Amino acid sequence: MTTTSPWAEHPAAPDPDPDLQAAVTELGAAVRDLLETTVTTTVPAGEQAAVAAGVRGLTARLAAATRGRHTLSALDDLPTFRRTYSPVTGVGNGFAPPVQFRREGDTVVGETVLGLRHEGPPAHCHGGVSALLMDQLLGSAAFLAGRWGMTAHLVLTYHGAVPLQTPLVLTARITETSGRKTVVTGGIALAAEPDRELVSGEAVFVSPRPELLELYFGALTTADGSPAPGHGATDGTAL
Ligand SMILES: CCCCC/C=C\C/C=C\C/C=C\C/C=C\CCCC(=O)SCCNC(=O)CCNC(=O)[C@H](O)C(C)(C)COP(=O)(O)OP(=O)(O)OC[C@H]1O[C@@H](n2cnc3c(N)ncnc32)[C@H](O)[C@@H]1OP(=O)(O)O
Repeated sequence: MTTTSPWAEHPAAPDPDPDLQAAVTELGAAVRDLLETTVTTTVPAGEQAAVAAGVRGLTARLAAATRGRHTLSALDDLPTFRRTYSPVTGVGNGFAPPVQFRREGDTVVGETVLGLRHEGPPAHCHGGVSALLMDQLLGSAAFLAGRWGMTAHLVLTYHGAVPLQTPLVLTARITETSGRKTVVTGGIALAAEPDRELVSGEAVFVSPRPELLELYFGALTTADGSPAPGHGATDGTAL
């Protein structure tokens, strides 16, 4: 597997400001608890209305300074896959479980527990949330193997309903690489029964040709306004 990198020409990003990292992680955790509790609370209407007013006040404080969609957060670093606000892995995103993926040999593994904010059928995970997890899982397997791409194709089979509030294990491995294309398979299972996949799937990740990279990410900057690393990517590989 090649080690050519779209990001090889760029110096490693400095370590994130530890105070900012800690505060964002704590805010993400607090909002995660808030989101989960908003969908489970049974307090009376008046109390919910009062809390809503308080939350709007807090939102106004955060809105005093925000970034646009073409600016990475100060905590993010594309070459090292640090994505603070990912809806799957982001510690700063209250919707995210969050799940962290790691390499174990030729497999990528993550564990998580989903909440009622991820509910589809009562007491079970929404099928679209399973797809979200699978996309990130399979994409992470490609990335952690030194290949980067956007999801071109994703096929899932739902063998069994995924229960909420129950430890889950997610695993994936690469089955094929060619040119800019990476094929990955994987699944979601109960941690207690890791060999019985409740969801299985396969995805094709394609590293976009230069014209598409420019179209999608040409305006992207780091938090300090510098062009984001990766603009020279041409060959579909990373790291
Ligand atoms: C500053 C720049 C860097 C910015 C980087 C940004 C972030 C990076 C950080 C982390 C990301 C890493 C991992 C993330 C993990 C998971 C997150 C989930 C990922 C997503 O959430 S992502 C959003 C959803 N995703 C899209 O929004 C894509 C829309 N789509 C397109 O933008 C194009 O469609 C594209 C780019 C996919 C391909 O376009 P293209 O023109 O570059 O490719 P082209 O046609 O030349 O094909 C080349 C070879 O791929 C084969 N191929 C193509 N399509 C195929 C298909 N569908 N099935 C099977 N094979 C396919 C061909 O057959 C040929 O194969 P062969 O060479 O063998 O002939």
